[in-house]
Amino acid sequence: ADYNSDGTPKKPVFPRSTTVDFFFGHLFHLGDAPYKMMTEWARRLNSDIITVDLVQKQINVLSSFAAVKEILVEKSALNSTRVKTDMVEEFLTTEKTIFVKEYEESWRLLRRQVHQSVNRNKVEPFYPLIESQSKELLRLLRDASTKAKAEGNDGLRPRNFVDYFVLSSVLAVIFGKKVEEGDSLLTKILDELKEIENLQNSWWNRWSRYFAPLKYLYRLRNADKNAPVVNLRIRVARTFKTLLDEVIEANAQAEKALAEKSSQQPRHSIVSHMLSIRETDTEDKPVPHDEIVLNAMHLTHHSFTYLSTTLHTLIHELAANPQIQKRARDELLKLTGPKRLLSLRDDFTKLPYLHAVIKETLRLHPPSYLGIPHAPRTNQVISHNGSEHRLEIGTEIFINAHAIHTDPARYGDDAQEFNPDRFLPPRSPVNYSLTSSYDLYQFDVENKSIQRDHVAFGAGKRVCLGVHIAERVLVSVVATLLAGYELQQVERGKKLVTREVPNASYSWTGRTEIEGGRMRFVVRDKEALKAWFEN
Ligand code: HEM
Repeated sequence: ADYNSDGTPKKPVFPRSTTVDFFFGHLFHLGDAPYKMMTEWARRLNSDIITVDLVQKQINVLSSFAAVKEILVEKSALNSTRVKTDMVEEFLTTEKTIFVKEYEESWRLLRRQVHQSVNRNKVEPFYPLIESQSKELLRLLRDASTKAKAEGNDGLRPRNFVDYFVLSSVLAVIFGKKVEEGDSLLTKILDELKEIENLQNSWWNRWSRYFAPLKYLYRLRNADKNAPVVNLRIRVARTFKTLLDEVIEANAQAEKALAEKSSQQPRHSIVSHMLSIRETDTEDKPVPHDEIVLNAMHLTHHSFTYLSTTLHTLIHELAANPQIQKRARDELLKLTGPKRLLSLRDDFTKLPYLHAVIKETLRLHPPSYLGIPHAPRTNQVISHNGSEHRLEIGTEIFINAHAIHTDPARYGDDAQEFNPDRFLPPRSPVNYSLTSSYDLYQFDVENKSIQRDHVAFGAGKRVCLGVHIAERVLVSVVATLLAGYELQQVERGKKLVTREVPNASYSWTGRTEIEGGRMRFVVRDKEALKAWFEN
């Protein structure tokens, strides 16, 4: 590296794309799918750490497992903070949620409490709710298919059903709430989420990401109680406060019942666990109720958005690939027989092909290719692959899952294809875990003997805490759907299209989903289906 006279390394020392404008940097070269352009730049520059300039903002993009391992896993203590990026998010969360908090004690406290309630050993109490929601989806699809037929429509668009199923599952995990069909709460949360997305996609919000003075103007503009984002925060917080109150009430009743020696137990959930922390607990401190509300809100939005996008994509891939669908169903029926539905407790680890299909979906189509950015806590110079890179406070660090997941060196020449076999022997690495319940903090790049199959859940100290729940929800619903129905595209062979949501050209915080048109859900065994609904 070149050094300044005081001994500090000269900056910049990162490779930069040459397609750069004087004021805007690389902003206008990113296009509609920024992650793709970033992959192209990294390959063109032959560097797995690149820097992208966006007006006043600078981001560091990691494009290989090795770079992620070095910067976010080995140097996780240095690079696991977050910086304020999105003004709407900042207003909504008042910076108090686990997702946006800096790397400090109050974030660790929240992380510990969420982890305690959804870690690998704590997911079992959620099984009955997840399984009953999966069965509910079967019923909804049957009723909707019958209705569509009666109205002369061929097939359904699965989006609404997926949304309904995922949101109710997520509320079950976060609040222990069983949502009944037709409950207006679901529509309310979905509408509020849409409003948030629209605000995030607004001109003001997008430009304030790159041009700091706009942040101050944005704050000024929203100082008024009636400003759209403030108004929205009040309404959203009210919705979630009502849910919190229900948990408090249910817990009080359970406690009373316990005192009266009845067997009623409080329902296990993230919020219920947070409420159970007492001042006297040695390691933990109770989180104030208003912060629980904000965290539950952010958790609901995050897990709903990513999980429903993944499930939607997964269903379309299965319909578009009848051979893959048949193999997954054959494996399932061999295990359960034709008359029984999947039991997460007994069957979860016995379906390697189904797990491979889910992993392949998350590899080829992660719901968000750029995830949630990390940030450095100190200025550093990193020696990586023979060159030096400078990471600075105030910049952001992105994992580019697109570059990593389409790397032929790791995934083979068919990296662009949907092929679950890559995660099974003989192609899978030695010591590979058949389910993707990998150790979240482990990464062995050289031997590929990792339990790590993709980075859709992020990496390092900020890695997604919902991975175990997400896997179980996906396995349960897909196995239940496969047992009940044949999934068919109405236009057989229709190519799947990729959709960026929201379609904000200069934002990378949206999500990417796959669409394959209308679908038919053809009942496989009428008698079995009837029996499942009856008990
Ligand atoms: C398919 C479903 C999901 C995907 C793909 C996903 C993905 C992600 C990603 C990429 C991150 C950022 C990780 C990083 O900074 O490196 C994240 C963070 C997080 N996720 Fe998820 N997520 C999913 C579902 C869930 C669910 C169901 C929950 C909880 C019930 C959850 C809880 C969290 C939490 C708490 C964090 C923040 C961690 C922190 O900043 O400390 N996620 N998730």
